[in-house]
Amino acid sequence: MKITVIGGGSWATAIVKILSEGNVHIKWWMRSIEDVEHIKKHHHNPNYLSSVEIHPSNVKPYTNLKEALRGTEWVILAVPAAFVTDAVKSLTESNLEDKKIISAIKGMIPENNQLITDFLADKYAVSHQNMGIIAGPCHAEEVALEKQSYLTIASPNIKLATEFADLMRCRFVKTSVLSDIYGVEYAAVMKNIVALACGITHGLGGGDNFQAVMVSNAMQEIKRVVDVIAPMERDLSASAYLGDLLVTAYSQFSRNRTFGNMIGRGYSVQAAQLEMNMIAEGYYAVKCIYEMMQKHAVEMPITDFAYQILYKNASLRKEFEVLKGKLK
Ligand SMILES: NC(=O)C1=CN([C@@H]2O[C@H](COP(=O)(O)OP(=O)(O)OC[C@H]3O[C@@H](n4cnc5c(N)ncnc54)[C@H](OP(=O)(O)O)[C@@H]3O)[C@@H](O)[C@H]2O)C=CC1
Ligand SMILES: O=C(CO)COP(=O)(O)O
Repeated sequence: MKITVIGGGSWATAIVKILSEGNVHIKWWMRSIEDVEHIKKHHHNPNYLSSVEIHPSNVKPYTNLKEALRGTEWVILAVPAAFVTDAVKSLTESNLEDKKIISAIKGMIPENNQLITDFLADKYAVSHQNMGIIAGPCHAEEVALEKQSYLTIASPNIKLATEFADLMRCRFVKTSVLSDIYGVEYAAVMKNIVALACGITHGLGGGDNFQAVMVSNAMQEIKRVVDVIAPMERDLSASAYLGDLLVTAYSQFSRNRTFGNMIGRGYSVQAAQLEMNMIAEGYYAVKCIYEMMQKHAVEMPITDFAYQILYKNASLRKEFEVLKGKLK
């Protein structure tokens, strides 16, 4: 079994570690030739999760994406949404033909507010039946530590989801499947916005009492948004939805919460991005969801709060007061 992993960051590294537990051959694409050389020589990713050992017998790093895709059955996309178009720009439809494509990305393409699966369908004619997503509450850092984790593979094609769930199951990862690909993808985008907003309010002095109310209001906001853009019966208390919201809003490892916390403490967006050295998808997601939802009359106090602060340069204190007034 040959699998291509696209992306050299923390989540791609964690996915390579998980897959390496099984009997698979991984062709791992990243953009930096220096990083590829480092991995070949030292068997570790120099910049992300560098404690993880990369086994040369079943993982081969590449900088040529077409070569990395040659002869593989599965493709996993794991670069932040804002860089996906750039990462795959050398490809044509034929490079992805007959491949099963899994997005591990929890974000939307900022230029056109598009989900990754819709981008793949539009630009590369990939059928939704040949796609899935990796969801669930799971930080790359805990995968590196082999802490017990749970992933959900969502696809309208349950056979494909089940096959991929089998590949991702290992000593420290349990997997399950869902058919609700859109709901899970949008809920993952929304939970990043919420975690970022939780970080901002924490930075502004909000306590645990306030955050608990934020998170429960957030669940209702996520439901309102997802019900409008991807209506169907779903159990939002499943770990792919609620679990991911909780881990991102509360974990010390959350990039979105950390980024928001810096904003709440007075950092500019640019300073927070520089300090982080990792991508907080929620920053882009706030604008995507805010713009997308303009045509729908949906109450979104948490998204509005983050949008006003991040994109309208609004007063942190004033927006915090507005948010306090709106939460129940
Ligand atoms: N980290 C986590 O725990 C989890 C992350 N995710 C999702 O996974 C996705 C990837 O995030 P994550 O791995 O954390 O991100 P990181 O911030 O850890 O890494 C970002 C990666 O993107 C690369 N990159 C930047 N620009 C480009 C470009 N133009 N073309 C190709 N690659 C580029 C960087 O390369 P370079 O180093 O060369 O700059 C780096 O390898 C996100 O959607 C995230 O939400 C999902 C679940 C868990
Ligand atoms: O999706 C994640 C955990 O499930 C990662 O969230 P962060 O990007 O905020 O770290």
